[in-house]
Amino acid sequence: MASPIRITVLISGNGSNLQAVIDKIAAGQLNASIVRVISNRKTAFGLERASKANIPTQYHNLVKYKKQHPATPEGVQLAREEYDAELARLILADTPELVVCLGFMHILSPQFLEPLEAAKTRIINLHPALPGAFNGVNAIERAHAAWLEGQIDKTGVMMHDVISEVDMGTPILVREIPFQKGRDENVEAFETRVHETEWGVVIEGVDLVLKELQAQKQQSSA
Ligand SMILES: Nc1nc2c(c(=O)[nH]1)N[C@@H](CN(C=O)c1ccc(C(=O)N[C@@H](CCC(=O)O)C(=O)O)cc1)CN2
Ligand SMILES: NCC(=O)N[C@@H]1O[C@H](COP(=O)([O-])[O-])[C@@H](O)[C@H]1O
Repeated sequence: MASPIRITVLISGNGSNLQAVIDKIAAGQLNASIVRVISNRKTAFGLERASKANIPTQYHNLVKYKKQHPATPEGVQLAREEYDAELARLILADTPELVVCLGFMHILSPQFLEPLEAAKTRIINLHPALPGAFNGVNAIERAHAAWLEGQIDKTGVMMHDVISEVDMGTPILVREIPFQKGRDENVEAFETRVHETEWGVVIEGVDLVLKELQAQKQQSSA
């Protein structure tokens, strides 16, 4: 088997999708190695999940950068740019081949995207919506509300490449989720169905990218 692809995972919360990836790697069903899990939130349970799996973790704190600048739009922008530049340095120091955003609730600026592109490090993201629909945060709740209004009869989840325009990168894997008849599925029950779908999509999507990266490595070494 080819050497495992080195992955850095970015999170902000529970880490159930991270756990799905950890478990598949441990079962020998994903040819990858998670070199570090980084969160922008100190209390993210995903950090505990990583530690339990003996994966190095890091909390990267935006507040520290905001405190070094005035609380003005310009100051916040500068803080975010410095934060993103340091995040890129932190990640590239581990020489990952792939960065996977799994509930990472921070919009990445060119100060992050450009250094990774220069290093040819791919960035992908899991998003609980169909391409072009419900970009951004709270996508599950927004889709459920749109369904209750009769505006949609399906939603979905996808893995996509990360570009500057949020959630508009090329889809890698898309899985549709139909709403149930009768409009009586509450948002909690629906959200559970979405997460269960995500746990499969994240594995299939990451595996597709791993195979692409392995093929590229073989071509470049041929
Ligand atoms: N430049 C990009 N950055 C990120 C992408 C992307 O496609 N391009 N994907 C996201 C993940 N994401 C949706 O899938 C997402 C995460 C967070 C936000 C957002 O509005 N964040 C706010 C803070 C919100 C909060 O703290 O609750 C912010 O950054 O100011 C939108 C979309 C990862 N980044
Ligand atoms: N816009 C990004 C976004 O909404 N991501 C979503 O955050 C959740 C993370 O769950 P987890 O922490 O249990 O993996 C997932 O539902 C993921 O799709």
